[in-house]
Parts: sequence; structure tokens; C-alpha cells
Amino acid sequence: MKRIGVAGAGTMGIGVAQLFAQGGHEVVLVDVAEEILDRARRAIDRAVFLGPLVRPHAEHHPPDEVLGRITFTTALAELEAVDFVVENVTEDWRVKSALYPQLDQVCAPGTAFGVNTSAIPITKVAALTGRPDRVIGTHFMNPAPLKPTVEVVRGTYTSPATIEETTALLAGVGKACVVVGDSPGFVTNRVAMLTVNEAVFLLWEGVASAPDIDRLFRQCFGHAMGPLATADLIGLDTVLRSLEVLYDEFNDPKYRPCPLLRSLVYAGRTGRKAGQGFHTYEQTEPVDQKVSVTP
Ligand SMILES: NC(=O)c1ccc[n+]([C@@H]2O[C@H](COP(=O)([O-])OP(=O)(O)OC[C@H]3O[C@@H](n4cnc5c(N)ncnc54)[C@H](O)[C@@H]3O)[C@@H](O)[C@H]2O)c1
Repeated sequence: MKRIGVAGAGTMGIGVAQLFAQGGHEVVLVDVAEEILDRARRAIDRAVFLGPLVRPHAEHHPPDEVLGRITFTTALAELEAVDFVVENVTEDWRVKSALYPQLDQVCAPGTAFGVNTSAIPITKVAALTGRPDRVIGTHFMNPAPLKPTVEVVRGTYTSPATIEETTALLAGVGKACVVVGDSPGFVTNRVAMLTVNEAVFLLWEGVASAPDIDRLFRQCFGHAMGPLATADLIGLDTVLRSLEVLYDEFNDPKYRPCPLLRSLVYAGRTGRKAGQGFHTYEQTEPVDQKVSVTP
């Protein structure tokens, strides 16, 4: 079993840490504040406990056993001994570009870095390190423990050995992989972010209500969720940042974020994690916006 480092304990990091710990790996989960880690611990506990209700036929795991494999820490230096890092920090180039040189220093030269980003090119991230051959995109879908497939992104310098190691690691925790080339947004989010943004414009223009927009996608197209509910699940702050990355990388106005999306983010209505976005959600615990919305 490999020792897995997980950087970032937000929406994605929580699920990624749970996935690998359930798969028998030792996990080091790093974030910048103890209260974020406490919330992550409670979220993983709850998700593992409720697992049998969500997937009755899947293998069941005692929450204590899963949590016992995870070290929760604010010390990046604890990633020193891990074999593979999945990075899930905020979708903000300033945040990611500050982190990678530190990861490069802390981790052993052979440790591979899986970049879990919605839209940032993997080659751009790899250039921040002295190991571009060991940097690969691991674009997990949300929620990471439940979604069957990971979009794996080959950067310009990602080595065949790194691709093989990554797909084998993911197969070991039950994930299929689709390996794609490097492009802002990759395959999934180049398409999905446009759809979400256009749905927000439709709402903003008063063409239809949020429930009706989502209902059309579910009932006419057979999608499991509509685009606005999907945006709430992703986090509207992450959707906004992903559109900004696409807009900047392509210099193409088709990715300009709808002003309504910005307003909701400014108001702290970032979707499920805040209890409110395009739809309203029952809160499992109060969310401190100062903690959940990072700069
Ligand atoms: N939300 C989704 O559905 C989704 C899906 C696939 C990929 N992603 C990508 O995954 C990444 C994380 O997204 P998220 O939705 O979990 O975001 P989030 O805002 O919920 O969580 C990000 C976490 O990173 C932490 N962080 C910031 N700087 C850090 C640092 N230097 N060291 C350690 N932790 C740090 C923050 O405190 C926060 O807890 C983003 O790049 C996003 O684009 C998101």
C-alpha cells in the first residue's frame, strides 16, 4: 500500500482522503487551519457511517478504522514520507503556484504529484516543480468516493511510468481512468463549465426558474442532475474560478462568467457547502464563510 498525501481538505480533499483510506492506504491530509481539519474529520466520519445507506452492496468500512488511517495536519512537512500526493487546494493560481515549490522541497524526488484541478493546465503546474515528468492531472469527480471514473491528464512532460503508476493506484481504489491530453478544462470542464454558465445566464435573464432549468436536463435529457444543481455541488466559487481560468487561458469571451454567478459568490452563497446557492440545502453543521471561502 502506498502512503498518500492529500493537500487541501475542502469539498474534494475530504472525498479523496476518504477514498484512499477506505482502500487501505495510510493518508496524510493537510490544510491550513485546525478548524478546517476538524470539519473534514467530521465529514469523513459521517460519510463512512452513511456509506451503507448510499451503496448497500459495496464493502462497508467502520468509520474508526478509516479515520485511524488518516493523519490530519497543518504541517506540510508531514508529506515528507508519502509516495503520491493528490493536491486539491483552492482553484486559484496564486494558491497553487505558492504550494508546488514547497511540495517539491518537502517530498522525496520520486513522489508523484496528482493535480486535482478543474481547469488549470497540468503543464503549467508541472513547470513550478523540478519533476515535471512526475506531475499528472488527476481530475476526480465529486463526490470522489462515489464516482466511478477519473479524468487523468497527461502534461507535456508526464512520463509513461507516471501514467502507469497513477492509473494502477486509482484502479486499486476502484476507479476507471480516461487518459486525455492537456488543455485548460481538459475534456469534461471545457464543456461542462460552458453549460453551467449558460444555465446561469438563462436564470439571470429570467427565461426560466432554477428548478425548471434543472428539471429540463433531468427529465428531457435524462441527466442525473441539472446544471445549476451540479454547480451547487461543485461550489459556485470553484465554478467561478474555473471559468476565469478558461477565460484567461483561451482569451475567449465565451467563457466570461455570468454576473449572477459572481454576485452569489460575493454573497457567500457558494452552493451546498454554504447551504445555499441556486437551491437551498439542509445544513448538517453551520458553515463559517471565513473558513470555507478562501482567497
Ligand atoms: N468541487 C468540485 O466539484 C471539484 C471537482 C474536481 C476538481 N476540483 C478541483 O479541486 C480543487 C479543490 O476544490 P474544492 O472544491 O475542494 O475547493 P474548496 O474551496 O472546497 O477547498 C480547498 C481547500 O484548500 C485549502 N487550501 C488552500 N491553500 C492551501 C495550502 N497552501 N495548503 C493546504 N490546503 C490549502 C483550503 O483551506 C480549502 O480547505 C480545485 O482545484 C478544484 O478546481 C473541484
